Amino acid sequence: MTFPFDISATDGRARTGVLKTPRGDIRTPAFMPVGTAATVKALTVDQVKQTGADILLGNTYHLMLRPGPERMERLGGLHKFMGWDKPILTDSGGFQVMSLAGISKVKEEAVTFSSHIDGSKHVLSPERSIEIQADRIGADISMQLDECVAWPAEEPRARSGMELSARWAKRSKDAFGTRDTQALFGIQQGSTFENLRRESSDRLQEIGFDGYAIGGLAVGEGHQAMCEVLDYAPQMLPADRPRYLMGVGKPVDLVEAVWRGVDMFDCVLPTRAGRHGQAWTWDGPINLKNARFAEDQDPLAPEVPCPASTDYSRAYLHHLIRADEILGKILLSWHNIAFFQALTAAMRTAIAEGRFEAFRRDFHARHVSNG
Ligand SMILES: Nc1nc2c(CCNCC3CCCC3)c3[nH]c(NCCc4ccccc4)nc3cc2c(=O)[nH]1
Repeated sequence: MTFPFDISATDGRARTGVLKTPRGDIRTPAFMPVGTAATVKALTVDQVKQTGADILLGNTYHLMLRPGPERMERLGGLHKFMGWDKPILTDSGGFQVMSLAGISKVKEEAVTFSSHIDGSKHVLSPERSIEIQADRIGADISMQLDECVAWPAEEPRARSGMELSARWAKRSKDAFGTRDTQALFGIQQGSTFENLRRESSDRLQEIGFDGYAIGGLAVGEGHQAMCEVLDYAPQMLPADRPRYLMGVGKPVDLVEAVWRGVDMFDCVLPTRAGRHGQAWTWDGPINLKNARFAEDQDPLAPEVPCPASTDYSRAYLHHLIRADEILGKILLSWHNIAFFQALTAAMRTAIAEGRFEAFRRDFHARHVSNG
């Protein structure tokens, strides 16, 4: 289903709008917290809701291994299983296979791999991935199966990955068919080669998708090289459909990508780095393990409307992280997700008011120079 995407304002290449789905509206620019194993680690769905998140990510790779696709369906699907009734987007699993599974093989027909949990053998074809995402997990937005080529890549290798992904895009679309309450996004590949990104974009548009992701980035190329690709890649994709930059990123990555026309983001950083003491604030990242916070009675981030950001002292958070207390992981994960939501909300407002350039400049001055 092509969910309505109403862009309410633009400012330069930046856009703000609403992607309307049967399970709820997604305000863009949007940050999507990652719920890998049917949970946003250390948080309840109520805490996630309180941060303002409109949509979560699920993980086909993890869920197909445990609890398994057929059991997930028998349990009523992921929304019911985890008690999240808003939209869920699932990745297709191929990227996670390459980064997490045991022995894996990529062939034209499918990706085969052994589970990192118990070594069992599994097959992920474009068709099987769609079946798991849309029919077993019940994702509102599914992603095509693709091949994300490692960076740096020579052009021939980048081309072969892009062409395989384009063939899998067609198979994914054919397997998905037409559905009136679910959507399918294609994924642009092509590494750092503008001509390959153009070909990928053209092939995806010939097939036609409800939204378009920019894949193959945040794979080690660094912020500068990623921005150089984003100087042209988002604009190759249809302006009237959502553009989703996969796996990104740090706050400064989000600001620079929104400035270049990206609408949706996902990243494990807020929760993963939070569990290790890292917190993002408007004045830049800090790590609560640092001794300088041992007697700092100030709250973490008074401007962020989240109990974790306003109701506890940095000294207490320092203590919890140093003691490896579960509550420390909970509070910092909660704050970081809330900060990313506050950041995207501030960007939506700045774009709507035509002052995104000023927002971007102030953000760099206050957040980046300190970070
Ligand atoms: N299908 C597909 N997925 C990609 C992903 C996974 C996005 N998150 C999925 C969620 C669903 C389940 C888990 C995640 C990516 N993640 C990154 N970088 C993450 C970099 C990073 C790594 C660790 C910490 C922070 C950042 N680049 C990505 C490229 C692709 C891609 O081309 N194709």
